[in-house]
This record gives sequence, C-alpha cells and structure tokens, in this order.
Amino acid sequence: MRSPYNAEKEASTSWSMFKSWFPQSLFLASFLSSPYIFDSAKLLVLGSIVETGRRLCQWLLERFHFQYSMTAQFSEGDLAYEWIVHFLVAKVWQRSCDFNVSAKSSSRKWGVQSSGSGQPTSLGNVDYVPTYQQPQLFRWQGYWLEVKRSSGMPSKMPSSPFGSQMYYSGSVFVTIYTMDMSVLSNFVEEARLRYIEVSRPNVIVHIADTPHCNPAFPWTNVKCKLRRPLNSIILQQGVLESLLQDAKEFIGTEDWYTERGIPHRRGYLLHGPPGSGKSSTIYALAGELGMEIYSLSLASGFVDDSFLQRAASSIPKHSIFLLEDIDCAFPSREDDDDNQMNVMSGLNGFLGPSFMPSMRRSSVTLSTLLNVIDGVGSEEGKLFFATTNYIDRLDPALLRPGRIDRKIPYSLATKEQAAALFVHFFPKLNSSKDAVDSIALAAETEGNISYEEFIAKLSEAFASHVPPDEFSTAELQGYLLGCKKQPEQAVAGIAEWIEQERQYKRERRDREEATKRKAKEKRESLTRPNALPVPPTLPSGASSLPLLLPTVGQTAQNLLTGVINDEQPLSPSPAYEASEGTTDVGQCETDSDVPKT
Ligand SMILES: Nc1ncnc2c1ncn2[C@@H]1O[C@H](COP(=O)(O)OP(=O)(O)OP(=O)(O)O)[C@@H](O)[C@H]1O
Repeated sequence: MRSPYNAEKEASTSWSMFKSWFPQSLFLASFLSSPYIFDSAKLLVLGSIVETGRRLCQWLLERFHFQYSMTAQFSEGDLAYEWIVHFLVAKVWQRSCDFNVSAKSSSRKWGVQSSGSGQPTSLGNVDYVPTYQQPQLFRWQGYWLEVKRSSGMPSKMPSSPFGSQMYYSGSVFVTIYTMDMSVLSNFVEEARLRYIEVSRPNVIVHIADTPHCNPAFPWTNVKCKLRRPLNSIILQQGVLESLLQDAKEFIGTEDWYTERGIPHRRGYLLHGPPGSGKSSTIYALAGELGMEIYSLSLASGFVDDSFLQRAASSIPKHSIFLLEDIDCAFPSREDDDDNQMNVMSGLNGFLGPSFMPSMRRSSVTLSTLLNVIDGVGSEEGKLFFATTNYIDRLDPALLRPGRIDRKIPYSLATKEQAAALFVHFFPKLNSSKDAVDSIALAAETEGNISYEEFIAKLSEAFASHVPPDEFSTAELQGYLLGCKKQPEQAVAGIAEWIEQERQYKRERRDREEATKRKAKEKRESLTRPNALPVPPTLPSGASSLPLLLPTVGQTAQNLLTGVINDEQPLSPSPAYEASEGTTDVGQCETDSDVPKT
C-alpha cells in the first residue's frame, strides 16, 4: 500500500523530470517538424519500397527462370560445342562488333562472311572470327533463346613431365524459355545437321600435338582437309572397295554386335613402306564415310600412357581413331642400341629419358596400348586405324583379331600403279588448254587417235621404264609434279630420273652404313674392359647446354663404366692410365672420335 509520504515524493520527482526534459522535447519537436527531415524520411521510405520492389522483381524473375526456362552448357573441346558455335556464328553472332582477324590456314575457324549469305566461312586469305562476349537474345522457331559466352578461365593442368601448365577452356550457355526438353534437343539437332552439312566437303582431322592442353580434351588442333576422292588413291585392284565395304558394314551393324555381346569396334592395320598411300587411304575413307579423324602419332615425344588414355577416352562415337607409327611402342634392336649408345655417352643418363627421348621410341607401354585399342574407358562404335612401316616389330598380342581385324599390306609402286598414276595426272578436263591442244596435235600426228588413247599409250611407255617395287607412289608423284603439263616430257625424262634417284639412294645408304659402323666401333670401345671414359656427344638440339654437362656426363659415364667392368675404378687414376691402360689408350688414339685424356 502506497503511503501519502511516498506519493508526494513521486510527484515531486516527476515534476522535476518534466522540468528538465521540457526544453529538450521542444527542441526535438521543432527539429522533427523541419521540412528537411521530413523530406529525408519520405525519401527513406520511398527508397525502401523501391528496393523491396526491385528485390521482389528479381526474385520473381529468378523464379520465372527457374520454372519456365532451361539452360544448356556447351564446353569447349566437346564436339557439341563446335555445332553450337557454328550455328551461332551463322545465325546470331553475324552482327558482332568484335572480331578476331587471323590469316587463313588449314586450322578450322568459324568465320563470318561480309556478304551476309549466312554461311560461316573464310574470306580470301583472312578469317574473321566473332568474339562475342555480351549476352544476346534471339528467337528460334517461336521460342526466345538467350546466349552467353564465358571466356576461358585459366585452370591448372595436372602435373605432367613438363611441369604443371595452365590451359583455357570456354563455354557457351544457351537458355531457352520453355520447359519442353524436346525444344532443346531439336535446337541441338539442327545445329548438328548444319555442322555436318558445312563440313561435308572437308575431312576434319583432330590432332593431339601438344602436351600443354586441356586435360579433359587433348585434341586441341583441328585441321580442315579438302575431301579426297577415293578414286585418287591408286592401289591394287579391289583393295579400296573391300575396305570401304567392310567399314560400311561395321557401321551399320551396331545392334548385331550388341545382341551377341561382341564389342562394337573394328581395327585395321595399314602396313608398308613410306609414301605408299596409307594415310591418304584413311583420309579418303573418312571423307567417304563422313567421319572425323582423331589422329595421334606415337612417335611424338610427349605421348605417354596417361596422355594416350585421356586422348582415346575423349573421342566421340562414330569417329576414326588413327594411331600413326604404332611400331614406336615396340622399338627395334637398332633403336635399343641407339638408346644404349646415348646412355653410354652419359648424357641420356644425366638428363633422363623424358628430356632426351630416342628418335623413335615411344614412352607408351604395351599394356596401355592394348587397353586403349580394346576400348577400355571409352565409347565403342569407332573405327580404329593404325599405320606402320615395320609390321615385324609389332607384338603378336596387338595383331590378334578383335584388336586388329584386318591387315592391309601396301607396297612400292607396281607397273600397273605407275601407269594408273600417270593417267590420273593427265585427265582431259583438268589439263590446261595449251597442254590439251599440244597433246591433241601430237595425238593427231600419231595417227588420229583420241586424247584418252594417246595418254593410255604414253602411260604404258612411262610404266615400262619404272622398275616394279623400287619406287614409292609418293616418289613417282613427286617426279610427275615436275612435268604436270607435259606428259610426253614425263615419259622422255623418266629413265634419267630413275638413274639419278638410284645414285642418290646409293650414296645415302653408304653414308648410313658408315655412321652405323662408326657407332658400333664406339660402342665396342666403350664396353671393352679398361676403356677410357668418353665425353658425352651432344645432340644437335642441345648444343647450348651449360658447360657443366660434360663434367656431369663424364661422371655418369664413369659410373656406368664402373658398372660394366666391376674391377675398374670409377674414375681412372693416373697410375691406372700408365700401367694397365696402355693398350687401350693406344686403341683410343686411333679412334678420331675418342679423345685421349
Ligand atoms: N597409292 C597411292 N595413290 C595415290 N597417291 C599416293 C599413293 N601413295 C602415296 N601417294 C601420294 O604420296 C603422298 C604421301 O602419301 P601417304 O602420306 O598416304 O603415304 P604413307 O604410306 O602414309 O607414308 P608414311 O608411312 O610415311 O606416313 C600423298 O601426297 C599421296 O597423294
């Protein structure tokens, strides 16, 4: 219960508080009623409403995007990326303001035409490639589509023998304002068909020729080769036809393979001397079948197991996988000897095999190669082609059916091939007018025979001079290119050319034999007990290596010599030189390549 005394005390406290607060409240009231504050407050409220509205719109737009659109990403390196970029260049990016201008080369680029015909192509000697970075909205078959392009972000490649490298890969994002998946698939299908149509006159060759590339897609180099007609390949009767028939049958029988549980792949080995038409056959076949080639040479120094596996697993279905120089995975006795020679001279041992690979040896192992050919970790439905100049070097495991289903031998030119090549070189339609006239005149003087009969006669004369199985078709082609408008001159000069070539080949053979002999002598002098160390022989590319190399190479050499001959000290002492090494020193002196130390 409140006492009268307390009530009085409370009242006096409130009065004194009011007295102290009253002037301040007056000030606050006058401050709040000032127009400046009022307007600010209004602005604040208005701003809050606008910001809330903006966020609401954004949220609604996002919900709309989420509910009523879908976005497809196309990543560089994938074939679908090529389809879409080609489509966009033709349909959407024609009005680009930014171009990458580069000199025309065989590397494929999607450029635009100024005439506006819509076909992406190259102009004269220059390619104009749009580098569109801004998002763009366009209509396709009644739907709104938005395209954005992300420039390649640098990413780090997994560590490789060449150190960790950066690579760039971009993407294209296509947003379609519909939830109907079939619209997206129709759009991609249209882009694909356009791409096939544009690529038809060419054979597309993807080459993995650099170790510094996107690890997900090592096929960085894309070349466009003009399609070669099959009849321009001159082989033994029926070889090409049966090859084409076999490949077509394989492509059309995927279900048959699946039903029987047989992996759907087919392997061909084309073997024979250089310049006999192995690669040309594959390119012509690819053009005929409308397939793209993914070509890798095992002779490339950087191709190792992991690179080969990545490359093989990223090849799309319905393509040709071409492994050139497959024998490089199986070095010959001479290669091994050469390698041993490098090691003996200390340099290879010091620098390591990855720095100085042998001329032909690949670092791919047989087991990986077999796995790759078996299609482990990759799509089926591909044609596998391998080429080699040395079939004898190949492991039987590689040649078994299922890996290599057909072996096609190639040989140096026969007389029939020489005659066919001659006829192919002088067709009536492609000859220049002057040449045709002069030939026609000659034909008339010959007794009024037709152009074709005249050329056939000349071809027989030409072939009669060409010794069978001595020159490759490429060599004969090289000769004919020198007189491509004068068939009679070609016949007149062939005998002399053959003599010159024989002489040149003889000289080259002699030089090679002399080099081999020298190398053998060197090897023998090194493996001989008590041999003196030899300074390393620098390869031509390593001429600027630091001066320190000979010392280190010599140390490696000493170690190796020590391994070969246990009794020998690691570095020969003067005493050893004077007493035991007398005979060998004498021998070394006669060898001009082995300096006396
Ligand atoms: N049988 C052939 N028919 C037509 N042209 C040929 C033939 N053989 C070789 N050539 C011509 O010779 C050149 C080289 O041919 P290609 O590269 O196909 O030979 P290759 O056997 O693959 O040689 P390598 O083993 O050195 O790779 C090409 O320009 C090609 O036109």
